[in-house]
Amino acid sequence: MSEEKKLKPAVLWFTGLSGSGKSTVSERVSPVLKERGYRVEHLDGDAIRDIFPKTGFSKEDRNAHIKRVGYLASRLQAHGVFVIGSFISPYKESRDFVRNLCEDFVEIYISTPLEECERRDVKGLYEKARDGEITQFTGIDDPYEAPENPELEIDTTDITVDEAVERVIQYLEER
Ligand SMILES: Nc1ncnc2c1ncn2[C@@H]1O[C@H](COP(=O)(O)OS(=O)(=O)O)[C@@H](OP(=O)(O)O)[C@H]1O
Ligand SMILES: Nc1ncnc2c1ncn2[C@@H]1O[C@H](COP(=O)(O)OP(=O)(O)O)[C@@H](O)[C@H]1O
Repeated sequence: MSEEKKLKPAVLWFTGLSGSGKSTVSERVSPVLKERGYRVEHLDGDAIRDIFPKTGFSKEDRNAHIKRVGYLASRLQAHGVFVIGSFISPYKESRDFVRNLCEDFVEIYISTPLEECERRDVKGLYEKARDGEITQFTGIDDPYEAPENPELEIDTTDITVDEAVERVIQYLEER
């Protein structure tokens, strides 16, 4: 059996639309890294918003939220932790702010198109957004600024979760 390559702990920042696959893929990357002996912390948008429920979805609120969690990610990474962040993080401004804070930032753009995310409608939120029951919903009546030069881009429309995870690990091994 070939020896496993040593990886450099980084901040793996998953960005993309709701339902694109950020949580599903990142939840599966985490145990792979743990099994290899790395310390891993997974910060997820939904989970953090449950703890700080007053965070809204205006541009200001989203940018402030991303800068706060990004700062936390950078501090953890500085102590040798592999940090996985899964946030829609729709604005370039706050993603770049986090990139600049982090010693080693890997932007992973989960580029699954809106049509597929809406077809999945995992939480029924797209339907609510289309009906006007919720507003400021990313992709419907709120913007998503796609990354221009992500370290990695994965469209999960026609691949399995295992394949998506493999692409992340392969990138970390080859970079
Ligand atoms: N208006 C609106 N727009 C987008 N998303 C909404 C909205 N309202 C609630 N939700 C739910 O909140 C989750 C996104 O939280 P994030 O912290 O990742 O968002 S952001 O980075 O601040 O844009 C998102 O989770 P994911 O579906 O996992 O992406 C939704 O479940
Ligand atoms: N290759 C894939 N990678 C990730 N998710 C996938 C894939 N194929 C299908 N899916 C499905 O798409 C949905 C993605 O939802 P989720 O991970 O919650 O997205 P997000 O965190 O971006 O909102 C899940 O229901 C998942 O099972």
